[in-house]
Amino acid sequence: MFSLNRSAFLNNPASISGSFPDKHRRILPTRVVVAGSSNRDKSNGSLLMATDESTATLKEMRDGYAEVVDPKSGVSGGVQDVYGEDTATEDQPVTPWSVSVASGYSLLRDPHHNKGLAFSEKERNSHYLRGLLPPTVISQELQVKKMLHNIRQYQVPLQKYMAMMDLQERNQKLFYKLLIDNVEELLPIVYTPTVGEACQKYGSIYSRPQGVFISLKDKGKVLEVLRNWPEKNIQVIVVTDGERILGLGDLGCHGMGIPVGKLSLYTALGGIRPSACLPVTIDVGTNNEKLLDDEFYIGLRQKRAIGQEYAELLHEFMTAVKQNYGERILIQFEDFANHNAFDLLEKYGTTHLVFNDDIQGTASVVLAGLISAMKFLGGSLADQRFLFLGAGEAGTGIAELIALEISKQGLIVSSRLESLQHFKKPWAHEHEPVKELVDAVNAIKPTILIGTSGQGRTFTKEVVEAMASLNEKPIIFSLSNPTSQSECTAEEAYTWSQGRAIFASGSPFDPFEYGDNVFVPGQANNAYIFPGLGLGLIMSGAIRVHDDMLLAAAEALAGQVTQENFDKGLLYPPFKNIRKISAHIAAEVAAKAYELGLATRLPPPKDLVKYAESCMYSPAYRTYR
Ligand SMILES: NC(=O)C1=CN([C@@H]2O[C@H](COP(=O)(O)OP(=O)(O)OC[C@H]3O[C@@H](n4cnc5c(N)ncnc54)[C@H](OP(=O)(O)O)[C@@H]3O)[C@@H](O)[C@H]2O)C=CC1
Ligand SMILES: CC(=O)C(=O)O
Ligand SMILES: [Mg+2]
Repeated sequence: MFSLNRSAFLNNPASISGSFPDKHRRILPTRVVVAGSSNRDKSNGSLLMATDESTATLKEMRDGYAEVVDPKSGVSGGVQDVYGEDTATEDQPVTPWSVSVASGYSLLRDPHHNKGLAFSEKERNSHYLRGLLPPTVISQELQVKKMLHNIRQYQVPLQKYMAMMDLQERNQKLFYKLLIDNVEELLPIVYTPTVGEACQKYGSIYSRPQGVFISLKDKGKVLEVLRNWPEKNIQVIVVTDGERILGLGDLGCHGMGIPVGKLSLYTALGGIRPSACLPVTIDVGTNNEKLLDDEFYIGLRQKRAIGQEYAELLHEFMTAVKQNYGERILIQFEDFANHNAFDLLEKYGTTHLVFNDDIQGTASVVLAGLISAMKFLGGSLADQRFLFLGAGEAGTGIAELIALEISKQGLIVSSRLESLQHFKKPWAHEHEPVKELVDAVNAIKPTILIGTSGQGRTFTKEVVEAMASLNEKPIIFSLSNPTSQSECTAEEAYTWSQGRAIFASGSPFDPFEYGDNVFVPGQANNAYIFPGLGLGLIMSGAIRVHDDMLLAAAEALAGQVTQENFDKGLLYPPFKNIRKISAHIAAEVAAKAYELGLATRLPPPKDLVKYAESCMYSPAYRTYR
């Protein structure tokens, strides 16, 4: 296998246009066309490559495979393997390109191409692997079985997490195959709740860079920092500043576990290529005294920068991202504290392709659950009464999207109006102040109770019983993460409502047996939405995120819920079908982008679901000839 040495290109892009030597004809396109300076930033080394037939254009040449792109529309036709027999040899530098061959020991150390014991006899011969591997050749399926067996041996979830991270850094395809094939078992490991503990201990378990850290020390050099990341063709960035990590508070630089986890899901659940995903943590300090005193803390040891200093670093980052990766780079804001989250979204929502997962992704997933609840229970959203515990990003984001759907108002007491943060004000209501949640439930008589407070066990027995006395089928969402912060457990919801609650939670709970029934609690987590939303945005070349896309994503998700799911107590389809679900979400989001004139990849593909599926990354090994 090979990678193109881009130094010549970087030095003098205009000079590079010519043919590869004959011996590479089978493995490389014959004509190299440097992307026009008008539509590509030369400095990141991006290039277009035309195939022999000139019917399609190979772009984003990287480590042995390339994306096939229709030259007229710019629409991607998926990733194509460009390995060939000739790559098996140690090539000499070729002018103007040089081809370096990853083989032998370095091939086994390269997580993108390593196949471990799955290298065939032929590959072992041609890639200098003889003696570096024991004689047995096994299939990827057997490797998955073995890894799963090993992971199941660990009793402690954090150990399972570390084993997964280790695998990701050793053999990327095996990591994704394992995760995709066993998503229900492993999601709680690479994602909530275990990722929360991993962030709390990130300094201790940190071994290798999984993303880019941008700290106050990098002010003025953010673009350079981004260029240090080895992958150039980034399509999605998940960025945090670590100030509100799940419901665990300010974890500073240790928040990196969150973008890493979210992007693993972009690939496993939404099919975005791993090399197109970039986790970023912006380190402006932390106000977490415990971390500042922790000898294993890996971030800046200072209080958080605020005001202009904060805004300037963020602005430099946002500008550099667009400069480096172009107009259509998707940026997902994740786990920022609410005093920055809403402002950042407002500031960059009109200039960048951005969304805030906690505000918008969560809103979309909850709306989907409510739409499916209405579908199976009867009634309309407009007839419901909603009570939220927690009027922050998730709570007000959900309220806003529901309101968009039904044009209804929220439930904050307006006597506090003066002192309220701006994002809470639209939801202020005329009402006597109430101290206890149970009193609010009895006074407001909600049909739907939504917990987004980040405070564990706040839906007490009294609260759930009050909901159950008011409603035949009380709908209760305990959205706060991780499990320790969930407003109530599945067991509590079902027991205290005598098996009548329709319950969903942000972090997973096991099925619960109550009386003659086994209830399977749904997981109301934005992980259902952002991978499909992101795929839809990317495949349509969207330039902005629009609220209608979030509504479309919610409808698409709700459309995947069956009567059979609901009969088990589920408001969401099982995660095991998530790639199919994501394809449907992506298709609806892309359709909306085309409808709104926000899509740039034209003309639109005829069958958007099929197209979404065809764009998805496959974790199956390639044959290296
Ligand atoms: N399931 C999912 O997909 C998602 C779950 N979440 C989870 O939701 C939780 C909240 O996240 P987010 O909204 O972003 O965080 P925010 O900090 O923006 O919001 C939390 C809100 O809860 C309020 N609050 C805290 N304690 C109480 C209490 N005892 N009674 C009433 N209100 C209270 C806070 O009030 P004040 O403003 O006064 O501090 C704040 O407004 C987290 O645990 C997070 O993990 C978030 C996103 C997605
Ligand atoms: C799920 C998620 O985004 C959160 O808890 O913050
Ligand atoms: Mg989040």
